[in-house]
Amino acid sequence: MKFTKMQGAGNDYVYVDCTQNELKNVSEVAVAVSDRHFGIGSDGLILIKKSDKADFFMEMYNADGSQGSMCGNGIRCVGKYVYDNGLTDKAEITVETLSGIKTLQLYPGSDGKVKTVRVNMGAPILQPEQIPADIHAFKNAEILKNVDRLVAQPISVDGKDYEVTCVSMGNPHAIVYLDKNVDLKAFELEKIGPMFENHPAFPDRVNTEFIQVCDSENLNMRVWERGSGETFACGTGACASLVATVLNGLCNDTATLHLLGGDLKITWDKKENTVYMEGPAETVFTGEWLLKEEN
Ligand SMILES: N[C@H](CCC[C@H](N)C(=O)O)C(=O)O
Repeated sequence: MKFTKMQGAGNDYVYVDCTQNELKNVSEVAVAVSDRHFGIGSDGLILIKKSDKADFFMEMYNADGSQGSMCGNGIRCVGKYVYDNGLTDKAEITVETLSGIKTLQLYPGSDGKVKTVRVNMGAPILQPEQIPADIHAFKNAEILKNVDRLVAQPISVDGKDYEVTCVSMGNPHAIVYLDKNVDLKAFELEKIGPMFENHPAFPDRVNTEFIQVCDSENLNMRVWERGSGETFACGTGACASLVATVLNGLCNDTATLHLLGGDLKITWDKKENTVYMEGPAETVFTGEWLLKEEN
């Protein structure tokens, strides 16, 4: 199996071109390649496939083999992959995902290879019926007049009360705010992250973003991803966090999210009700993975 290891803001996946060949036992392969000691080392596996509705189809798997429906950093790398490898010569492409078709604007550098990608991530999902059933308390009635819903509810994690704002970008995110005086780098994400991920309030598990508001245009973020643990960045998480923070009245419609692996610029165009994400996409290396013989 020929593969390309790519990363976007440090969120790294193994990419396989499946436009001509089919890959079997994909979940098992995802677990094996993702292992940072016995495998290639990644946050998961992404297959690039043909689509009859869009230019390409993206299929993503977390490091534990579970399938995700959307991946923001991944879709930028898919854009770079198909352009750099000559699968398209268009600078604007559409990519079908399990949560709809996204449009990507590819920006090549002077070497003709894609450097950054801007993605129309679609509308954030705020309706309660589309998020976990038992998180149904709403706050800030003023905001509710202008947008569909803001969902926030205190939940108790590890004996402490937190308030989460839930936004879906085609996959579920719980956004938690931390005080400015918390040392985000020293924050015990490995301990607290799995408790959010597996909290009974989220029967399908959840991606959790821990946000510190620096000012109205800058947010710091660490993320614990469902199925992959801590990652250096999460594109859908950055979009969900921007939307949540706008709804909570704490930042502008455009802000830069500072993540462990780099920055993502996110805009919520409220007129269109569309979220745009812009950020880097890089190739790390290519190689061949020896698939286990099937018995
Ligand atoms: N890292 C990805 C999101 C993966 C989400 C996945 N962990 C899930 O199960 O929803 C991103 O850049 O958007």
